[in-house]
Amino acid sequence: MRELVQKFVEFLKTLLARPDEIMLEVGAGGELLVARLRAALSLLILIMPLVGIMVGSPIDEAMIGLGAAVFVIAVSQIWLALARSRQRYPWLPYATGTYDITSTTLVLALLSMGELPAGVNSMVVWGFYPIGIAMTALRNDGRLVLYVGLLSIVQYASLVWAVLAAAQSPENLMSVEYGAVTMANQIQRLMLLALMTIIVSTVVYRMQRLVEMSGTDGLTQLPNRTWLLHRMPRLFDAARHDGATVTLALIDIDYFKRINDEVGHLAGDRALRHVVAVLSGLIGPDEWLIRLGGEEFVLVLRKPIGNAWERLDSLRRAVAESRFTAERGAEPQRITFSAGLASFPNDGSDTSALLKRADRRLQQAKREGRNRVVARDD
Ligand SMILES: Nc1nc2c(ncn2[C@@H]2O[C@H](COP(=O)(O)OP(=O)(O)OP(=O)(O)O)[C@@H](O)[C@H]2O)c(=O)[nH]1
Repeated sequence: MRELVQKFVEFLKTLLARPDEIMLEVGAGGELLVARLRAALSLLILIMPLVGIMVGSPIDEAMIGLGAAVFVIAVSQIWLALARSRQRYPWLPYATGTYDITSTTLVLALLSMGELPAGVNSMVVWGFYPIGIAMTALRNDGRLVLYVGLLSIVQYASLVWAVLAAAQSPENLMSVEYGAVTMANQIQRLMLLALMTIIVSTVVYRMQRLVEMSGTDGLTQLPNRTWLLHRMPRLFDAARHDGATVTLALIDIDYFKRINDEVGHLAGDRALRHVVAVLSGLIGPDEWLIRLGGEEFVLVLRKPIGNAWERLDSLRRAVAESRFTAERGAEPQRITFSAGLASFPNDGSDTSALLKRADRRLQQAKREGRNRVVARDD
């Protein structure tokens, strides 16, 4: 039982936490997809009043329908333009989620003004609540799923309450076309919305765990190359916007093969974790340490290359001064690293160009005797 509660708390914590950058990146693509879908669907709404005019419906009724369709199309185009924009608006999924649910409630409220049961028994319009909740899965943000799910439950429960309160007699709650409004079927609908929210939350939770795993290195628990490649473009965008410099340091442990050969592969793994522990204990939250693979790491610094060199050199000294003990009773060993630095925008405008330049300087550091940091070409 305790285990179950713990799992549930962890589930909620993951859902309510700010999603990982990769999730947000993929989520922004999802927002665009939803915006395109919404824009296409709203064009379909235009057909209804046009068909109405053709089959001879009252012209004023058709005009109201036409006006509503034009409004819906205009709003959906605004959402589409915002989702397409290079700038990411964190509030956008919340605004569009609120729009999707509230417009469904408004249409249901309008229907119930004509005939009370139409508002709460219309299956087609009500279906846009679960569709709205399902679409939040594409945004990969657990907080959004819970918000939109709760919003639909609260709004629909309020509508049911208003319809029940407005009915002066039980006959008003009966309709030939829409059937009878009963407490039982309304509670079932609210439960369906809750169930949908739980299912979509679980899907997002599992996606979050998957992305977390795919962006994390299993040995050191550091972010990995995939994480770096997804994260850097946004950092470059921000740096370009602020006129700031980003320096990327390529770090390679010296003579690591020798360590492996002397103490074995498992102790080699522990040596890698030792270096990571020393570095992680010294770096700040805005300095990102990534394991690129093997005994290669990247440290991303939001600093000009000169300051980054000083920072790297002090980290180099700290690692060299720390001693690694392969196993109990063994002689403590000195581990050193070499590093090559490259900065954005001077040395390159994307991650691969910077890595290439940093690698050249790293090779230079190795040639010059290792245990050093190089920030300039020969
Ligand atoms: N234990 C362990 N070893 C690894 C891991 N990944 C790569 N290696 C080893 O790291 C060693 C890297 O060796 P090299 O690239 O030849 O370079 P080096 O011995 O570090 O020498 P320099 O880089 O020239 O200073 C290889 O022996 C790999 O097998 C790992 O995850 N664990």
